[in-house]
Amino acid sequence: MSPRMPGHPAPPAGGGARVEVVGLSAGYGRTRVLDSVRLTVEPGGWLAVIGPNGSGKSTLLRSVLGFHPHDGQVRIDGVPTTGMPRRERARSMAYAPQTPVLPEGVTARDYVTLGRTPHRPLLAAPRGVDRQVVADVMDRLGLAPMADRQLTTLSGGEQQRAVLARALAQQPRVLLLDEPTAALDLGHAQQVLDLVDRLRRQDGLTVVSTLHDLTLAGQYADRLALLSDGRVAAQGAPAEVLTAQALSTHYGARAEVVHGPSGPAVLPVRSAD
Ligand SMILES: Nc1ncnc2c1ncn2[C@@H]1O[C@H](COP(=O)(O)OP(=O)(O)OP(=O)(O)O)[C@@H](O)[C@H]1O
Repeated sequence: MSPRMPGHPAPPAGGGARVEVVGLSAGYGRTRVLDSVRLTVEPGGWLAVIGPNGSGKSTLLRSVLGFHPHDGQVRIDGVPTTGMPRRERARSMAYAPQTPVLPEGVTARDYVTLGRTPHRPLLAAPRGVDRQVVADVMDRLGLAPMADRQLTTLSGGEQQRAVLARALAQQPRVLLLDEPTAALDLGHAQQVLDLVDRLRRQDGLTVVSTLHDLTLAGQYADRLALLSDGRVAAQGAPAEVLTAQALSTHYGARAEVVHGPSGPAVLPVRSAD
């Protein structure tokens, strides 16, 4: 990956937006997965949604995006997303899914360029500005050397960075990331999270992510929301939410939480048996 990280590849047009989720309930068939979830993320804030497997984190992100049917309301800068034209929604919010469906027969660059679709006239070829944004984002994410490779030949971690690059090329006001570091080694995970952090600090990009790595969640997000049994069990600053008691109650985990200068770190504790 390129060590050159200052600046920003793709500032969101108009800065970040305030995201409000009010009374959001959703499920699958008759099974309710989310029950009256209420969350607010300020412009430039980073909310990490944490919680055990199956607690509804991905369903929450997909509902906020309007990809999953739900009750309740999602508002972007006070405007309900229901009825928002698809193109406008795509300029406001970009999404990097946990398990993306990657198209065959396209290069990594072509794939990232898809992120520019909401910004250019329908059916128009990429313009100079589109190519520039795509090149910058790919460079920042260390993807420039493989820009002409077929997307499906990239490694798992490279594909994950390509998915993030596509979302950043969209220049959203709100970035929704579902497990953005799942396939990444520690160095790349930090570089990806550092880049997102820089975008929110410099340009006010609003970030909502799920993160299984609670230490990374505690170090990068300024707020955590702990989902458990479809409800927000705790919400607040990382040091308030990440407690040994909460990890035991909601994850059934034995862990110590150590507080360092860059935030809380979670240390699993082996069973004495
Ligand atoms: N398409 C589906 N049909 C039926 N049930 C589903 C479907 N997708 C998800 N679920 C169920 O909804 C619940 C919440 O799933 P979701 O993927 O939102 O959880 P999650 O917190 O993101 O999980 P993980 O941490 O394992 O990724 C789980 O019990 C899951 O099995």
